[in-house]
Amino acid sequence: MIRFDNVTKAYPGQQRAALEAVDVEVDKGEFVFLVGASGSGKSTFLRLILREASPTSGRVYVAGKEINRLASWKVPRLRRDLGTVFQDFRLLPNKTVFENVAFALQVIGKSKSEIRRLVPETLELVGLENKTERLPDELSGGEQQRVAVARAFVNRPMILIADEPTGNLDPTTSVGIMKLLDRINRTGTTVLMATHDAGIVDQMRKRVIELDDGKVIRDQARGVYGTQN
Ligand SMILES: Nc1ncnc2c1ncn2[C@@H]1O[C@H](COP(=O)(O)OP(=O)(O)OP(=O)(O)O)[C@@H](O)[C@H]1O
Repeated sequence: MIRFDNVTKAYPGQQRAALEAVDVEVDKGEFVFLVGASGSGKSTFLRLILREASPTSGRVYVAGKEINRLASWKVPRLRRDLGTVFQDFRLLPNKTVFENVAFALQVIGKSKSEIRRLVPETLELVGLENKTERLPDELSGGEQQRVAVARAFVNRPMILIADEPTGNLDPTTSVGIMKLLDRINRTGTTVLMATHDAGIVDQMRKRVIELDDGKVIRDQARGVYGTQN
């Protein structure tokens, strides 16, 4: 589903590469935590998958395609297969919960009838069926993140990418979000999550890939956050 083949990414003007000679393969349906100190390259890893950055050398494959060889007009199609969730929720402040989720479908040209079917179904999945008419600032942080998860998943992407999705949430709320990501993973969606949250990684016992200074230093099935953290 995702493959990094000897990938190095050096940002212009930076002495050290953000990622160096990374070889990683993630199969369909896996749940993977990406861990490592601040600046170790986690966000860069995720940005390469989204084609928000391109490798300096090496190849990145998503769903069987080498994504840096895709014509730019095909990039929106690629991104439809990738749902994204971020630490800071990134909801549209003037749209309701329903509209925020519906918007993700409108921009890819889904019909009104599909939107009317898919949005309530997905809001129910995340437990927000009673808050569909609220605005984001009328919701708790955990609820806002649930909206963001619903928006990322409403189109049933093959891969869900989450960059520190629990970074702004308290531990109890974080557990709720993780249950949701776990449920989404059980539908067959591949989940890749960058995190600093040791408690969650230790609790979930999923595959853990650890980066240090841009290099993969650990790739462990049913792993823990780390020994020295
Ligand atoms: N757009 C950019 N231009 C130049 N350097 C960058 C850019 N983005 C990241 N870097 C550098 O690349 C390295 C890896 O950064 P990255 O954001 O991937 O790390 P991270 O593990 O996600 O960190 P954090 O946990 O703090 O989010 C860092 O040294 C960072 O300063």
